[in-house]
Amino acid sequence: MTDQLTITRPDDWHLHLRDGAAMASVVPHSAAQFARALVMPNLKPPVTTAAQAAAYRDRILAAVPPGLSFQPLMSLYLTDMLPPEEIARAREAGVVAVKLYPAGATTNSDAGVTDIRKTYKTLEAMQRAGLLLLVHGEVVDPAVDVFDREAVFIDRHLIPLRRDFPELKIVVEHITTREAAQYVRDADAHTAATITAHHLLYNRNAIFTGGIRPHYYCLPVLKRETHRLALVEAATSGSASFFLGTDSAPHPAVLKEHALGCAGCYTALTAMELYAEAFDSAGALDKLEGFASFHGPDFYGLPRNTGTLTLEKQAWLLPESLPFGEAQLKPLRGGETLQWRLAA
Ligand SMILES: NC(=O)N[C@@H](CC(=O)O)C(=O)O
Ligand SMILES: [Zn+2]
Ligand SMILES: [Zn+2]
Repeated sequence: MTDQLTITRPDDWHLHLRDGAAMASVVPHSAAQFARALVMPNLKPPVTTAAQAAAYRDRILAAVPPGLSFQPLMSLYLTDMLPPEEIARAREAGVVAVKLYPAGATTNSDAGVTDIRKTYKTLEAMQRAGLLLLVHGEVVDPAVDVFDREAVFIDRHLIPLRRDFPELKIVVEHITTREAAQYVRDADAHTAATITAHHLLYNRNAIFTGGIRPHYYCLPVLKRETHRLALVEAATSGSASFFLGTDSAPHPAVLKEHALGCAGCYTALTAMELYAEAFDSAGALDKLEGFASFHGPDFYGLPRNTGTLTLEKQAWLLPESLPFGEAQLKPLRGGETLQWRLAA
């Protein structure tokens, strides 16, 4: 039995850090786990200019504890009105990607895209400049069942987008279905997907076990077991099209334990422990390094990290609650035992 695993230092290709005091509470967690993270732009108001992205990066860097190296990679928030000229400025400022949220699909997506055709000039500029398009792939059509929104997005929007921009690199973020895993597996080398730890570990029963459990509620929502198994197969397949993105999405506990609870699971504190558990359960610990440390930078055209991270198989109790600015944050699995732990 493997009880220790050393891999090249990993990166998180999908992370929410928020801002202000809340951000300062969570940045150290990611910096302890990952060398780099692709930071999502869904602040209030969203990060829509190169200058805002650069200023946000500086605020994140100021929250990195001394002695840790952590590089935030920045993204812009796509709106119907993001001017194509901003793409060149974004590239100059070191922004690597632009995020497409269908308006109304998820947390802080009100300013998102109402009709993808309105963004075509900007997508053309991105294709020319080599910026990646990151997609929250769910339709917002209220007639579509919440569990089908990802699969329908692929047919209605992703397939046409892929056809119209063959050279644009697209990451389908936080995939949750067999349909998405198959689509990405069969797509060409310009298409990839991130997979979260919670979608590898849980199916939708987790939201309803013994009562409603808001800390398991995220978007896209957890799906049935067949989909979880398809995601595990994709993540552990060794395919370079799948890589690590936690979608760690902190919200104050009071706003999740609420009549209108926020979507998002907080996993950054124990991200690699959770992924190790998922890969271990699948008997695929040997595939974790490619997924966590190689496929992401290779797809983004960035160098792989140097340095290593070591995980040990050792049971420990995760605290139930953490400080989050002035509020409290309940990490996924808080108050429960984890099987893996980062080596000191
Ligand atoms: N995943 C989530 O449930 N929530 C994310 C937004 C997102 O990634 O869709 C958030 O910002 O809270
Ligand atoms: Zn999303
Ligand atoms: Zn997200």
